[in-house]
Amino acid sequence: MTGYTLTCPVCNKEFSDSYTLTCPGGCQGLIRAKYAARQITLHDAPGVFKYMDWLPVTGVLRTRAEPVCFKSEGLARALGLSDLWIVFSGYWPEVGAFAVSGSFKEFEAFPTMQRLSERTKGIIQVSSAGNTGRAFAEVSAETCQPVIIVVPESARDRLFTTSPAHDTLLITISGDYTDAINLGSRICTLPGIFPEGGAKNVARRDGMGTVMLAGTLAMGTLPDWYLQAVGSGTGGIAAYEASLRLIADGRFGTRMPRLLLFQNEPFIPMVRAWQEKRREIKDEDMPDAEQAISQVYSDVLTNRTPPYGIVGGVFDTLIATNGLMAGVSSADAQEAGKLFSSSEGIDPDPAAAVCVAGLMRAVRSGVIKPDEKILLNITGGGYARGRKDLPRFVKAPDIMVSKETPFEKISAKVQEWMRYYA
Ligand SMILES: Cc1ncc(COP(=O)(O)O)c(C=O)c1O
Repeated sequence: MTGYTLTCPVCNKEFSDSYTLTCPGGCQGLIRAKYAARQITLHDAPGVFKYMDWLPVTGVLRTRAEPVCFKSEGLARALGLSDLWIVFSGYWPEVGAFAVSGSFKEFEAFPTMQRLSERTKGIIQVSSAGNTGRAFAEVSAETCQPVIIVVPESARDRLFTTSPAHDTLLITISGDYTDAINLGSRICTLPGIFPEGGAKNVARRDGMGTVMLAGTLAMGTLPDWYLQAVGSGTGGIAAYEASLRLIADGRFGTRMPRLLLFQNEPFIPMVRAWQEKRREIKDEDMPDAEQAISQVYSDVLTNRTPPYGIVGGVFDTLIATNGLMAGVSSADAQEAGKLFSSSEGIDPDPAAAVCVAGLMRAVRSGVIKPDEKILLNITGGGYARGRKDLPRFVKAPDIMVSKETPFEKISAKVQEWMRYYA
C-alpha cells in the first residue's frame, strides 16, 4: 500500500481520509479514492487484501475471501459463447472461493471494517436485507470488531456466521428493507456510531471493485461487457471505477467495458428511469412498491433509494460506459439459476440467477455477440455446499422492534450495549 487521498467529483478538491463519506465542502457527489500506485501490484496478503494497492487501507485482516475468476465451459457451451468468464463470489472450495457468508458483500465488509478501525474510533452500523448484514456479521465474528446490524424481521434467519457473532448487535424491525434503512439512520445519530455509508463509502466500492480486478487479471485484458444484477447499483459503479484505474495502469487495454445491469421485475426503478435517460427516479418508476417488492425472486435487489442520480452514481456510470439496463422476470431467473447450477456445478444466489437470465436474454436478442469477452459477476452462491461444510451459528436478535416502538427505548438499549466497548 503506497497511500491514497480522497477526491470530490464535483469540486475536484483532494483531502485526507478520516473515514470521510462526503466532500468536506458539502458537494453532493460520490467521493473517490485516488491511489498513489498507478499500476497495481498484487500483495502477498490475505484474500481480498492482495489488491490493497487499490483499497483504502494500510493494514489487513485475516480472511480467505476474494473473487475468483475462471473461463466458463458449461454455461458458455449452453449459451454458445466463446469468451465467457465468470467471477464467482461465494463459497466453492474447488475453485478457491472462500467467501463463507456466500456473497460479494464480504469483499466490501472486510476493507470497510479495516478502514473504520484505521481512520476513526467508533462502531459501524449496517442496514441490510440480509446478505450485507451477514457479511458484516461474519467479519465481526472473525475479527471481534463490534457492529450494529438492522434487518427486516423477515431476514433474521439470514444472519448466520461461521463462528459466534458475539460482537454483533442485531436489531430486527417488523417492516421491509426501507424501514431497516430508516431505523439505521436514526441509530447513527447516537454518539460513537458511524454509518457504513453504502455507495458513499470508498472502502465498499473499492472492495467490490476487486471483482473487476480479479476478472481483468485472469483474462489479461479488460472485458467487452460487465454483467451484474443490481439493487443499489454500487457494484456497477465499483466496476467502472476499477476499470478507470485498470485503463490508467496501461497494461490491460484502453477500452472501457460496457456495463449491462439487471433488476428483478416487477421492481425495476433504475431500469425505468434509464430507459427514459432520466437522472431522477420518480415515484411512478416504482408503482405499488411494497406489492412489487413482495413479488421478486431476489429481494436483495429491492433498494428504493439507490445512488442513481448522484454525481458519480449509476446514471453517470451508465453514460460513461455506454451501458444498458434491463428487467428480468422471476420465472426466467429461476430457470436461469437451474441452468447455472447444472452447467457450472454450483448453486447461484437468486440475485446471481437474475444476472444469468439477463445474460441469456442479451445473447438471444443479439445485444451481446457470441464471441465477445464477457465478465459475468456471480455475486453470490455456494450456499448448499456451505451448509454441508461450514459451522453455522444463527444470530438471535438482541433487540426486536416495530415501526411504532419509540426511538428512546431503542436508543437506550443500544447505548447500554455500547458501554461494553467504551
Ligand atoms: C448477492 C447479491 N448480488 C447483487 C446485489 C446487488 O448489489 P449492488 O446493487 O449493491 O451492487 C446484492 C445486494 O445486496 C447481493 O446481495
